[in-house]
Amino acid sequence: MSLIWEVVVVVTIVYVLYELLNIHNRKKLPPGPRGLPILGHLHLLGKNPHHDFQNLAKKHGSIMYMRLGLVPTIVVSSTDVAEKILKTYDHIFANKPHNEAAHYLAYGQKNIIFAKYGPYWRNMRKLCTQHLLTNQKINSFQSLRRQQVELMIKSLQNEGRAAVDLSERVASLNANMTCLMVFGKKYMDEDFDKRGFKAVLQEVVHLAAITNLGDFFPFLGVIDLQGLTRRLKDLSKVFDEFLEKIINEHVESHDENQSKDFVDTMLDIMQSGKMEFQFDRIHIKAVLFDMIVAAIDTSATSIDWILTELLRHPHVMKKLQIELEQVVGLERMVKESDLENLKYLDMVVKEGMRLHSVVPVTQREAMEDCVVDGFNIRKGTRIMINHYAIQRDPNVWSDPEKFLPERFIGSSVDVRGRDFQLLPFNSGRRSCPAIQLGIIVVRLVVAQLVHCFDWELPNDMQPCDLDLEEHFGIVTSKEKHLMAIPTYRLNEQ
Ligand code: HEM
Repeated sequence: MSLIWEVVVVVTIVYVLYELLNIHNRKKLPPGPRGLPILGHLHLLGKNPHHDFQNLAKKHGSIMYMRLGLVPTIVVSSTDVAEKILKTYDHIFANKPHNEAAHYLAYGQKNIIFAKYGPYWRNMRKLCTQHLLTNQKINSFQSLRRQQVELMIKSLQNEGRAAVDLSERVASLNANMTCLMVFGKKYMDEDFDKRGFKAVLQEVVHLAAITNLGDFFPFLGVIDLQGLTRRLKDLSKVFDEFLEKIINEHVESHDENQSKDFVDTMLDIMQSGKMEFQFDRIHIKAVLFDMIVAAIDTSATSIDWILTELLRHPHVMKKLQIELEQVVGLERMVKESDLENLKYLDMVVKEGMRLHSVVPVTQREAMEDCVVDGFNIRKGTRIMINHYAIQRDPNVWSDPEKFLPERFIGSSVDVRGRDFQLLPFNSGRRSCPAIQLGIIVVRLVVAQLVHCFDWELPNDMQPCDLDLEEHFGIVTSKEKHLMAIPTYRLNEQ
């Protein structure tokens, strides 16, 4: 019998046993679409699963049962149910599901993002919030951010009247700011394997985003039908060598008087031996993995979407420029200290993040049986919170598909995790520990680009022609890069 038939027979036997064992558990499940044997509902998901979940929820409800392969899944699409999962029962749903990619790339899910809920995750998260992402530490990198943003503005000024790839510029600015903060230096392509820094990072993001059959049929991970495990193992080796090299460089050039990047800070903690839990090189590397993966794409992609909406809505761009002229003036660039006075900017950023959550679906796993809205959720069930659907829910937002920053006038709704209708950083124990940093970077870069330049679309393109097609991944970015022509607008200094 060929391998493929052996697999089919094994899968069928497991499926039949699974269904028999689960009959009594289905009694009080939430409603959901009809599934297929074995595949469950996997066939209903296309290249943008957040859209598919949204459409299915319109028919089956805001708490919906699906089975993705062998994994029982609850899809949440309303503010009320999201609040129950992320606040009322946060202690039950604080686990992250098994993730094949993170297993190989992040030292057996030893990173914070994918760590199982428990003492290990708690210690690692505390390390992050108490030593790396404190307000004081974030402020200590303020001049670094200013220098890098100024360098980008200068390089755009030198472009003349040419269209620039704004997505690329913002991505590279954010990569530089993150590398300087985390490693103390920018990493160039030649610094990382023969493929180059950017290419390796892109592969990490790409492989982490591919639908891995091992996540839905756990025993298939071992067989590696898609060849992903091999690629993940190869990549993790390259990444590990890179991180080892960085740590070694830091150990060799340790200078007490130099300002401390994240690697220095973690090495100090490791060497002090003062941690109440085991903290060695593996843990440093796992945190570094998170810092790179979580920081580089999220902020840059949020900025990209917001700039796209501004170019699609020239009157909003103009209104923002007027605010910047009034608060900052045309004689100088924006400083971080200006940000709190830019109220319209705050609304523009919130509205951009509402329409384009860069993590449109977040995942949890039930650690115990639980009843939510009268429905049974069994231990081990995967929970998918569809922030995309919630942030466009017509029951909560008027004209939900429109980009209207003014909707936030007189509203206290914020993005920091208190308001369940708007959670670009998620909420609860597993919410983003870097909200403050993320918001500063997004506001600063958007404000600076809008303040320093007038922007025009190339090739007589009309604002309404700018496409909003998405590329779903661990971060959901624009399918096509944003191209625009800058004209410097500040008075010469
Ligand atoms: C605009 C920028 C950012 C956005 C929109 C964002 C969004 C998010 C979201 C939605 C989550 C929760 C994911 C989940 O529930 O599965 C998350 C978690 C996380 N983020 Fe961010 N993030 C941003 C910036 C950053 C930065 C700059 C860092 C680090 C320097 C960071 C580090 C993390 C970490 C470590 C977690 C995992 C938390 C845990 O599981 O306990 N993020 N982020």
